[in-house]
Amino acid sequence: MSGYQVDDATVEEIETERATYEPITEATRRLADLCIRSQVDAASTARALEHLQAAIDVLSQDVAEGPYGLRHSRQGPTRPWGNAVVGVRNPVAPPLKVVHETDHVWSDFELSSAYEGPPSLVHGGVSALILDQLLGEAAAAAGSPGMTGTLTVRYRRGTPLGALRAEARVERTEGYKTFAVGQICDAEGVCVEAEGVFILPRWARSEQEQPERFE
Ligand SMILES: CCCCC/C=C\C/C=C\C/C=C\C/C=C\CCCC(=O)SCCNC(=O)CCNC(=O)[C@H](O)C(C)(C)COP(=O)(O)OP(=O)(O)OC[C@H]1O[C@@H](n2cnc3c(N)ncnc32)[C@H](O)[C@@H]1OP(=O)(O)O
Repeated sequence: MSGYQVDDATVEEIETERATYEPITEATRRLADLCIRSQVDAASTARALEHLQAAIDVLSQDVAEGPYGLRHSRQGPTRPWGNAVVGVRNPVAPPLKVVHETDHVWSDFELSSAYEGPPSLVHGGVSALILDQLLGEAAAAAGSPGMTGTLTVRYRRGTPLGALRAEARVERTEGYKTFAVGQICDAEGVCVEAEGVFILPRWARSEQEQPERFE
């Protein structure tokens, strides 16, 4: 399947790519928040727009075809850098840095005003997005990666914007199906819970011997 690439990028090349693009990603995230909260006048937004157009013109000079995909290096870390939750080159991603422990994965992260649903609260779709990723990473980290077949989300109380923690773990595996559970918490406790079934698709079953490729 296209989108999964194996390459020989060295650790140094990967770090160079990160150092080249991560700063514009972070600046663009900041920009999203400012689009929502800035109170400058029309002349100032017009001036800002001119600068943005200049930046767009520079970045447009050389653009890859299609999305980033999942790039796995034989020599360095895997780069899911366009990913909507963890992509270090994706300003739409919060992004989360996910820590893989022996029996679970977790992430401490901050959600800005760009993720608002109900006033001051996280949009429910964003919570589902984050839990989909965390549960999927728990499945992959346990050696049984898969596509989300079914994700069930229970919103127990409003999730405030700001500092949050997400956690997930595998509950059990049945053949090609992995059942994972997880939650998002604020300082007061659990806000959202999820359970999901992650299924190794038919097209990938011959790859099952090398699950590390997908972690
Ligand atoms: C080796 C790599 C494989 C690819 C792994 C993919 C991603 C992993 C990559 C990196 C891992 C790192 C981190 C992961 C991070 C985030 C995860 C985010 C994941 C997503 O954001 S992903 C996007 C949303 N996701 C889709 O876009 C799926 C579209 N869909 C399909 O691609 C197929 O529909 C599929 C594959 C779901 C099943 O198709 P299939 O043909 O392979 O399955 P098959 O018929 O053989 O069924 C086998 C058994 O699963 C049961 N079953 C079938 N469908 C079910 C369902 N929906 N719910 C519950 N159970 C279901 C059957 O009932 C049977 O159960 P039983 O064996 O007990 O009878």
